[in-house]
Amino acid sequence: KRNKVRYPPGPRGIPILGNLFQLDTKKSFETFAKWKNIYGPIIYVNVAGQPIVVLGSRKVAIEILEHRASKSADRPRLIVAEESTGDMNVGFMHHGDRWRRMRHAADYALGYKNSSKYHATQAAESTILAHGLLANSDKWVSQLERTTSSVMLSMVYDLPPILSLDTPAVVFMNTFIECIARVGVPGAYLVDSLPMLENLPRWLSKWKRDAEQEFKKFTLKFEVMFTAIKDKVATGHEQRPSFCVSLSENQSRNRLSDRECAWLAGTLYGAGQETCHDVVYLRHDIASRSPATCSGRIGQSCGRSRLPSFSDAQQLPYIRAMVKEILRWRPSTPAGLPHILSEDDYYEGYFIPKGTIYISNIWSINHDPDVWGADADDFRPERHLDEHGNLKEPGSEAHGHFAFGFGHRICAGRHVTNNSLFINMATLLWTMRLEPSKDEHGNLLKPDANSKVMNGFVMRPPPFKFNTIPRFQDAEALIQQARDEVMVEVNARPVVL
Ligand code: HEM
Repeated sequence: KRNKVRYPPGPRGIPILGNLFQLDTKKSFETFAKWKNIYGPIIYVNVAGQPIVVLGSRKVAIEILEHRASKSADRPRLIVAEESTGDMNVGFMHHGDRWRRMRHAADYALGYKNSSKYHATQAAESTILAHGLLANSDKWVSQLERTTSSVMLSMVYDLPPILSLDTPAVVFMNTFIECIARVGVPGAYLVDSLPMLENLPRWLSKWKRDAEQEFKKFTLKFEVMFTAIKDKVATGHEQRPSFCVSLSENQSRNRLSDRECAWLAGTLYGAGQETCHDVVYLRHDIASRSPATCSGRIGQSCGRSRLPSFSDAQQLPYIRAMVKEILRWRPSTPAGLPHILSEDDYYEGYFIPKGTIYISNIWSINHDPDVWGADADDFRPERHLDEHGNLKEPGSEAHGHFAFGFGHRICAGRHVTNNSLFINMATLLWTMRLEPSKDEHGNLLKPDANSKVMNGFVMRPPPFKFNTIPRFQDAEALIQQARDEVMVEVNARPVVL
């Protein structure tokens, strides 16, 4: 008895299957948040023999995923996902040499300094978005989908803004995202739960034949897309900044093959497209509830004769605080991405066996009243500002939330995400007021801030209706003019894919 291993506390399970039936697979973060109130910030769960430890406070997540990153930075193996991507999806792959080389290349191209290279692309997209929403707020869902796809294609492949979701490049990339969403769900395939099935011959394993086909299809297209840019860089053709240009210029230094570069670019599109998309949904939810505060401040900074730009960022701490608060209040991946422990460990006297899956419950961490106070569940951008209205910003890495995850696997796109959200939000709020629609009795149809819809591991708010109203008399004409200027450039650059 004295030598009995002490695991972290957690709910009692049933023999063999453990806590399998107590987990809500769709909104696991809510179940984990409830359990945190009972068992504390570190919880042990057993799902049919697979140990899982849920990290529910900033302290434990940082101590385990950051201070002990060398042993907690691996990802659980998903066999079908591995086969479908040739083990080249940087977000899923083993924490080994290939991950290091790919991650280094991504960090360089998307780092704090280089993220400013995409400002022009992001500003052009925000103009098209604001113009579209002002003209037709009914179609906001598809407009936001178009924007997020377009900005990712421009950043990764230097494509001009995409005007329709039917553009072949978007349709193709979306098939990739669908594939990842299908194969990336733990337990979706029997072979992921029973790895011995991996050894069955190919003719008996449909999943294997399908995965091979997916891999071939995506590799072919990703390689064409990457080498088109690489060839231009090699022949000295003038290139606007893009992720693929950075990969081409630094390819030998990063020790990446053409195929690895091609897959890194493709998977980056996938990683960014889905998550960013969800935050822009939320932005409207919020903007519709606090328009006066935000728009007034933008008006003071930019006046009425020009659209906001990135150079206004220092004068717009409130908008930057809104970006932080959106990501804190409604993190788009509320249960993070799983890490796996690569050797036995002890934490505060608890034994954590090798092979344990770590889940950082970003939802609980971002809503922790011990950190954010009793109003942690409220949307309040002011919490990120000091008494002079300046952003509390101890360093570029301090986000004021944990929506981007932890340690070595922290989101590679965090800086470009912050920039995109800033310019989109500033441009929309400068141009228009967003107001909830009314029902047939004239009552306001306010969005339900507490309703959450899950799409795989990504959270989305349910769609809602709103109206857009120009914020001042000339706003409509000015955004039209700005959009026309962007379109001149768009029309001059053919979509080559
Ligand atoms: C609102 C937007 C976004 C959110 C909330 C978000 C959140 C996250 C989270 C929670 C992780 C997992 C971190 C961990 O394992 O602890 C992650 C990983 C990742 N994100 Fe993002 N992300 C966003 C946008 C983007 C964008 C725009 C890009 C690309 C430009 C991107 C690229 C990646 C990549 C490549 C990884 C995998 C990193 C690795 O495993 O080494 N993300 N993201």
